[in-house]
Amino acid sequence: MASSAPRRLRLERPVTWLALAGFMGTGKSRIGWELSRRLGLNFIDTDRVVERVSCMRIPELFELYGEAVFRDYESEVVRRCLRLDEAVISTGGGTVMREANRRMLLSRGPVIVLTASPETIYRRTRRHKRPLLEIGDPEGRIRELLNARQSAYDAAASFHVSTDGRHSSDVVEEIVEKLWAWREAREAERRR
Ligand SMILES: Nc1ncnc2c1ncn2[C@@H]1O[C@H](COP(=O)(O)OP(=O)(O)OP(=O)(O)O)[C@@H](O)[C@H]1O
Ligand SMILES: O=C(O)C1=C[C@@H](O)[C@@H](O)[C@H](O)C1
Ligand SMILES: [Mg+2]
Repeated sequence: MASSAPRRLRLERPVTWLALAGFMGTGKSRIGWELSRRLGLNFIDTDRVVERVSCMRIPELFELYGEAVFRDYESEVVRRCLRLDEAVISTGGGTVMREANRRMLLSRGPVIVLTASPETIYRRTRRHKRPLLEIGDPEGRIRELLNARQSAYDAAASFHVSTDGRHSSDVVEEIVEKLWAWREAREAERRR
């Protein structure tokens, strides 16, 4: 059956800069990497940049200096990401909790908030160390943190995309379609 979506060459790009946000384990790093390949853009993962500039792994940074120091590194990395062009930026799970970070990211381009259920998040995060989930009841903690953070994720979102029970390539294609719609809406707004 013919698709109703406009025909576009695969090498056309709706944007040359975008950020992914959302809770731990929603897929920001994995989807970000695949999306960067799909759009022919560079890929930056702010968690990895914090690790590189601090010369520490994130759990070590939390343990030795505390979360506040990690957050300051993170904000500085976000600020530097604004200078980049041709980039997909995957943020950390708590990056958009700071209003200043939300404002910086949204001033530069679209911010796509990825979502997943607490069960999926638990399944995806249990094998890798995340300092904020290193407690007796990680699934309960995930629910609490999701509730506490929901309004900040909503405030950061140009739009949301669910990654629950979906193949990553399917998520990437939905993001690309929504980016075209986001761009067209913005251009229409400017013409008004
Ligand atoms: N759509 C998907 N389907 C199946 N597995 C996925 C999907 N997206 C991500 N994953 C897997 O879930 C795990 C966590 O994903 P990822 O590291 O991308 O999450 P994240 O949002 O970057 O988390 P964090 O905020 O902690 O950095 C990885 O093993 C990844 O391969
Ligand atoms: O949700 C969070 O606050 C975090 C998510 C990870 O991406 C890392 O940035 C770190 O473990 C903190
Ligand atoms: Mg990540």
